[in-house]
Amino acid sequence: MNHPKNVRAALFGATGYSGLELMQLIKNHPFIEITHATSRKAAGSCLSEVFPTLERRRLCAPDAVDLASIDLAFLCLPHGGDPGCSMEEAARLRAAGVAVVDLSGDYRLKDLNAYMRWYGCAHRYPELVDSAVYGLSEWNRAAVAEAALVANPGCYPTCTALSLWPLFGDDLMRSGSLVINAMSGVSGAGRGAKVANLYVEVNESAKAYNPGQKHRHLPEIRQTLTAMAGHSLDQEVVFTPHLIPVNRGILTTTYVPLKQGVTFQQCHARYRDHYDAAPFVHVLNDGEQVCLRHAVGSNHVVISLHQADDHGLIVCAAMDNLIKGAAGQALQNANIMLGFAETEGLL
Ligand SMILES: NC(=O)C1=CN([C@@H]2O[C@H](COP(=O)(O)OP(=O)(O)OC[C@H]3O[C@@H](n4cnc5c(N)ncnc54)[C@H](OP(=O)(O)O)[C@@H]3O)[C@@H](O)[C@H]2O)C=CC1
Ligand SMILES: CC(=O)N[C@@H](CCC(=O)OP(=O)(O)O)C(=O)O
Repeated sequence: MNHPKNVRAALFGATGYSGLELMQLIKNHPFIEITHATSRKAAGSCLSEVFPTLERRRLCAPDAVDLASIDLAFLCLPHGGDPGCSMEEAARLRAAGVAVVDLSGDYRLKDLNAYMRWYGCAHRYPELVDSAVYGLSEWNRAAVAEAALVANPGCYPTCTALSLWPLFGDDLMRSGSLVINAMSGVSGAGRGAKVANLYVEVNESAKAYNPGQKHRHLPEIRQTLTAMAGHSLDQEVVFTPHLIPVNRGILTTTYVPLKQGVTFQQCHARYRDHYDAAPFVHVLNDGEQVCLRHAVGSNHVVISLHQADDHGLIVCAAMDNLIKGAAGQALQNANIMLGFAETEGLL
């Protein structure tokens, strides 16, 4: 999709964490203008009434967006089949010919039975799911450039998949378990606070949740790693997210079983080569350890590698869940769809 350099875009869900982040990023974008920003609850109010330091832009109801006047829509909405959620809104927008970047999980899983199992409802638009392009920008750039509907990846799957992708090229892994432990800041759960995400519950504490095989990002991680491998996975995936008392940021630590004779230096060189030209993925030097602070506030993923034992590697990766894990990658994908520099508005 190639456009003249003034793109009119609507942002659905402007009062949520990822919507707010995207509004801020696009303010610095030279060629994309947000002409409509939606909220159901705050329609008619100004954004500055919801977030006092923001502009006095008026929010509108989702059905008040003039679809004929926009080229692109960002959906920063909840997933699921309820009216106003991403599944329906994406279908309505595509029927009107509007290109869509959906930040929810509604168009990520190609297996509709898996969608039903993990998201708790039947998908009503199988043909749209079929045509949706999974927007892990670095990995799927060519397909994103041709897409009319991009399914922006989940935050944990983005960090996990980018931190493991280089290992698939050279057949470095042996069969066994990929053990992924992840930590997330509380903004990952969105603005609709559940009791478990209240300050008093989270502060000065940390906990694992949905451990092992129970988180809905597991099928998405498996789907992406399988596609990266080009065949069914030789490894089991064990995924345990943890909630930690920070506002934002994701840190994943993955144990990778290596084939006999594969050395740490070989893996490190492989990662360095693989991400040499990637503007948003960085591989630290041997001996350096990544931390959240390296990536939070940016669209970057920062990776450090560590020898686990004679048979395994530990891959650590840090990222901002609201930027590379949501709004930043959405803008990166929009740039690719529109033929702009991938980094526009993101550096
Ligand atoms: N937070 C994160 O780190 C990440 C989030 N995502 C995904 O991005 C999407 C948005 O997440 P996030 O910004 O955290 O969510 P929030 O809960 O912070 O915001 C959701 C937004 O959607 C609107 N909304 C809520 N419920 C409905 C509904 N039933 N119908 C229509 N609009 C609704 C809300 O405003 P109003 O109710 O006024 O309309 C609000 O603007 C979700 O699908 C999430 O899973 C993806 C990766 C990371
Ligand atoms: C800390 C926290 O609660 N994180 C969320 C991350 C979900 C997310 O934002 O991803 P989707 O886009 O796939 O919904 C969770 O574990 O459900």
